[in-house]
Amino acid sequence: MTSKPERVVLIGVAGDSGCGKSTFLRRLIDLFGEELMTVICLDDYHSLDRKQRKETGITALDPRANNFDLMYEQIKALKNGQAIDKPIYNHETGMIDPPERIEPNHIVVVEGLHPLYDERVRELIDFSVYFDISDEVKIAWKIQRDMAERGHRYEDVLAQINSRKPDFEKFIEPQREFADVVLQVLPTNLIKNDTERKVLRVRMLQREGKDGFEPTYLFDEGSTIQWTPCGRKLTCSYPGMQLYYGSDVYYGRYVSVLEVDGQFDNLEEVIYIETHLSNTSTKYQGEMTHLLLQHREYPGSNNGTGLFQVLTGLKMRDEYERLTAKEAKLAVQV
Ligand SMILES: Nc1ncnc2c1ncn2[C@@H]1O[C@H](COP(=O)(O)OP(=O)(O)OP(=O)(O)O)[C@@H](O)[C@H]1O
Ligand SMILES: O=C(CO)[C@H](O)[C@H](O)COP(=O)(O)O
Repeated sequence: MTSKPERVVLIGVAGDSGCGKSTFLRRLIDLFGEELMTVICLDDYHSLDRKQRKETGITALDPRANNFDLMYEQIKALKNGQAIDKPIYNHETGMIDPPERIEPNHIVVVEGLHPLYDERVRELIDFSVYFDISDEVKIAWKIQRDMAERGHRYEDVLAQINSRKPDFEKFIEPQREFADVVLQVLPTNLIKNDTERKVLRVRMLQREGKDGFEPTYLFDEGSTIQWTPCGRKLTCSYPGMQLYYGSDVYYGRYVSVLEVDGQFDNLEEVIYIETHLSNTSTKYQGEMTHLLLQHREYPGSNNGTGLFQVLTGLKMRDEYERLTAKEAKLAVQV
């Protein structure tokens, strides 16, 4: 860490395992730099180790397997600029290791299964995102990773997903109600009965009315727009690309919705889309495209997942700058 933070900004990144949280965190590091940002993985607050969970039949998704009191106390302490001794959950052994000292940092990211579950923790978070990956896509991603990289069998991956489902629906999914941004990843509408899940429909739901958060819009704020950008300025091969912008009601609150269905053939051409978006929180025209191009190897860089992850990161940077500027102004006044 470089300097003692005047104001710790707390970012929440929520979602199931294998939903793209780590990829998103790498994109956040591009924006904030490693020095300014500390990531707390909430798996470290598992109160039951792997053996205890197996014996009791309680999954890691179940709140009973997690110590929310300690999570709250420690996150509150970090936000107040105090160091903590955070427990460590060891994914290799399945056991809880001796704690490690964590110093407060300018940006503290709390990521994992439950950042928005406990009301006390939720209240501390300044900006949050929930990764809402549809079952079809989740299965395709998990199978691709766990079979290719971890040597698991197809049936085992599927069985694992299905066994988590009841607790996922009970304890993880409901958190999306509280997120400032929800990134939904769905099968494409452009191919009938698509089973490959390579082409995706990605929606970014942005909460309306949050202090300081100005949702990004396409063409004309508040309107409803369906746009096919393929043509002279955007190369699209089959099955093409569709963009949508409009508003909706989500868990009883207004949200602005941006949607990209399809994939980019040529990532440099994303600049064409970027020039038609407003309130992107970029510092210069083309920054979004530049950030995407910087890591074209990250999964999803050629579709809406990458684009909206970058946009969400930019919104978090904006919130960080807004909150720290406010703090600096208050410090000058006293
Ligand atoms: N946008 C994407 N497009 C295609 N595949 C993706 C995308 N995001 C993630 N994946 C796939 O899912 C896997 C998991 O992604 P990632 O490690 O970012 O998720 P995670 O939520 O951090 O998972 P975990 O909690 O299990 O570590 C990746 O290795 C990749 O195979
Ligand atoms: O959903 C998870 C969060 O990453 C893990 O399944 C949970 O943390 C338990 O880990 P492990 O399977 O290594 O015991």
